[in-house]
This record gives sequence, C-alpha cells and structure tokens, in this order.
Amino acid sequence: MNVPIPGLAARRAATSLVHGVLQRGRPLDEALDDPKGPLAALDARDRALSRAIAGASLRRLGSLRGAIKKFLRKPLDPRGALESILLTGAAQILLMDVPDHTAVDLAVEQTNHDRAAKPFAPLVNAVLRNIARERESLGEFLDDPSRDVPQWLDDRRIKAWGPETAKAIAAAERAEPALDITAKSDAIEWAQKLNAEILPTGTIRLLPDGPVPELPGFNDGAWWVQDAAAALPAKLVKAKAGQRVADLCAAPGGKTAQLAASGADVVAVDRSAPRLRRLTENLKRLGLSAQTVTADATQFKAEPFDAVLLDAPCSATGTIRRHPDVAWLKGPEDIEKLAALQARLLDAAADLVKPGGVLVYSTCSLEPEEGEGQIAALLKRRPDLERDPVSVEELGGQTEFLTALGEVRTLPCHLARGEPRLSGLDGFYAARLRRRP
Ligand SMILES: C[S@@+](CC[C@H](N)C(=O)[O-])C[C@H]1O[C@@H](n2cnc3c(N)ncnc32)[C@H](O)[C@@H]1O
Repeated sequence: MNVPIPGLAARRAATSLVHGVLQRGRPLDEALDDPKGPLAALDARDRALSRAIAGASLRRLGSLRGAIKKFLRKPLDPRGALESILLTGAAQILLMDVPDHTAVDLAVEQTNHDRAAKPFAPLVNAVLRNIARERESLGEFLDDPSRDVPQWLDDRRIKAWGPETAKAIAAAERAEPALDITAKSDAIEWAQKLNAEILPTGTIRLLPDGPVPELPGFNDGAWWVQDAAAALPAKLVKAKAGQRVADLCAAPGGKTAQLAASGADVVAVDRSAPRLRRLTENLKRLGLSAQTVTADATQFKAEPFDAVLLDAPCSATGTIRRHPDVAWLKGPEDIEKLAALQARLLDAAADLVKPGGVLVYSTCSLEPEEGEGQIAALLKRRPDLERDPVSVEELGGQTEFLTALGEVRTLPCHLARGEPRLSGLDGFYAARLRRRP
C-alpha cells in the first residue's frame, strides 16, 4: 500500500482548482462547492491550505507567470497540468509561508504522478529551485500590481478611472480580504462578541481564524456573510414594515435578508431554481422569510410594488479581490452581453414600481457600462423616472463612495485603513430612482 505523502493531496487539489479555472473556465466557487470536486476528500486543514494556494496563484497570476517565464527556454504547453503545477509551486515559494524545499518537492511529486507532465519533472524542479534562489531578482515581475490584471481589463480601468486609480484598484486586489458580516440586528454587540471591528457603514469586519460556520452566532442565524459594499444597495431601498418590496435577481439572498429584516413583505425573484433553494435555506437559518418566485425577471408580472431592488447579473469585476478567478474567466464580450440584459431588466423593473415608489439598481461591476451608463440611458428612455439622490449620511459619512449625481460608486481601493487585509471593499455601483407620482 502506498503511504500518503504529507501535504501532497492539498497541493494536487490546489493545482486542480487552478487548472480548472485556467484551462476549463470553471469558476473557483463552483469547484470549491462541488461535493465531488477537488477538495472533496480533504480534511478541513488541507481544504483551507488548498484554497489558500489556489487563491494566491490566481490573485497573482500575472506576476507568477512572469517569474516562471524568466526560467523557461520555451513556452509551456498550456493544455496539461504543468503550468498549474508551476504556478501553485511558485505561489507557495514567493507568496506563502511554506518552506521552499516542501513547495519544490511536492510540485515535483505531483508532476511524477501526472502521466503527461512526468517527463517535465526535472524542469519543474529546476524552475522552482531557481525561483526560490533568485527571489530577490524577481521584483520586476512581483512589484507592479497591474501585472495581475488581464490587459483588456486594465485598459478598460485606465479609460474609466484613470491610470492612478486603476493601479490603486489592482493593488487593493492583491490582499486576500477580511470577512465582512451583516448582523440581523445589534451590530455593535455582535462586533464585540466576534472580537471584530465595525465599519462606518455598519458592516462587521474580522480576520477569522477558523471556518465561518464555527463562529459565534452563525448557527443562531444572527448574521450573514456580506461584503461591506454589497450591504449598501438594500439600505438605499429604506424598506419599512408593511411595504411590498420586490427583490429581482435575488439569490443567494444577502440583500433579500436585509430587506426581510426590515419587516417588509419581500418577493424574491430569480431565474435559477437551485440558487433560490439556497436563498430559502439561508433565510431559514436567519429566521427570516420572503416569498420566492422562480422567473425570468424580464418577464415577471405582479401588482406594482412600493419598492423594487434590481441587483442585476453583471461581469462581477468589482469582486476580483474576493474572487480572483473572475479576472481570468471574463472577457469584454461578456460585458457587452450583460449590459444588454441589464437594460432589459431595468425596463421590466421600472414597470413593477408604483407611482411614487422607489427603484434601486446595483451591480458589483467596475464597468461604467454596467452602472453609470445604464442609469443615464434609462433616465433618457423613461421620463416617468427621476433620480432620488443618495446622501452621504446613508453611506456612514463615506464621501468617497458618493458621486456628484448622488449615486454610489465604491472601488476596491476605497476604505484604505493601513492594514491591507482590513482595507477595501468590493467595487459596486448603486443608484436610487423614483417613479414620478
Ligand atoms: C448578482 S447575483 C444576485 C445576488 C443577490 N442579489 C444577493 O444579494 O445575494 C445575480 C442573480 O441574477 C440571477 N439572474 C440572472 N438573470 C436573471 C433573469 N433574467 N431573471 C431573474 N434572475 C436572473 C442569477 O441567477 C443570480 O442569482
């Protein structure tokens, strides 16, 4: 019987996660949640290690590719596992607290276990040893955060936000972010119980040292995981008890939970039945309720609502700090397609708002076509709508989140607070409109 080599299973799983993203276009979350996926057979410690290695490899993909290339004479065949083995090995050496010899030996071991890659075991050994030995000379690859942003995306950011902000966004995406939590109530009390801090917008922020479900309050449904930026749009609805509120594109339900916690009667619409099932499970844990409807929101018809929240499907380029695979899975063509869908969803959402009622639109995208541009175009085609400007008080006094038009625009480089892991928030856009009475 073969004796398992300590640490090998976690490295193989990490390589498989990275390979899945880069070669098969498989989103990291999908692979992580897959009961038959790469992490299935691992214990909690190895799962965490595997996730950390895969996360670092994808977060710093451009830097690591540059460092690896320096020691290659020929380009790698992108089809096999070889590149992913080198990336995960280099990530451990350059970015993680793993002894060099462990990272190198386990990468070589993995190569020997892979029939196609096996002949390249000496190459893996040589490249990773060189990286470890010459780490001081790799600054040109490691120091520029823009290297970790695909060129097309960096170009778009420079155009939208200017070169300095584009670089600051890329720099903010380098740190693995803290855990952000929204409390159902008593946020200050929960921040104390969790030994966490509370942000000006009310989000609780912490660096947990164990799995989320083991934190106090999780099983009691006292809070849910939600990025500080993602917590803003539902607040703009200002839902009140007794109001009828529609949450379009609702799953997995972070914003539905906020709306339901306000006491409003919430109808949560999503076209994905499995995702709506997750929403229902999440609300159950939290002791909250909402009516769920599986429907395409462009076709959904109902009595008009006091308020409608449309958190539209988008390219998610604002969430790269939490989901580093997004940068490498999306392309400019996705933004174009999603922008067309968002426009149709906005028209349908506007029709569902009562005269005098509120429409809040949000996306977790940094692309103006999915945010500012959508609302400017909607207001041109729909004279029955007007902006209802957001005030800085609604954003916990964070002037940097507020635009001149009274819309919300958060960038990952906002909320800079010294320690990178406790800084930043997802890039979100949100606007509040009112249907004229
Ligand atoms: C950004 S996520 C929503 C996140 C959610 N609002 C939250 O806070 O947890 C987008 C959602 O839109 C749903 N979706 C995409 N196209 C849709 C459509 N045409 N009609 C309804 N839902 C749609 C997806 O299934 C996905 O659950």
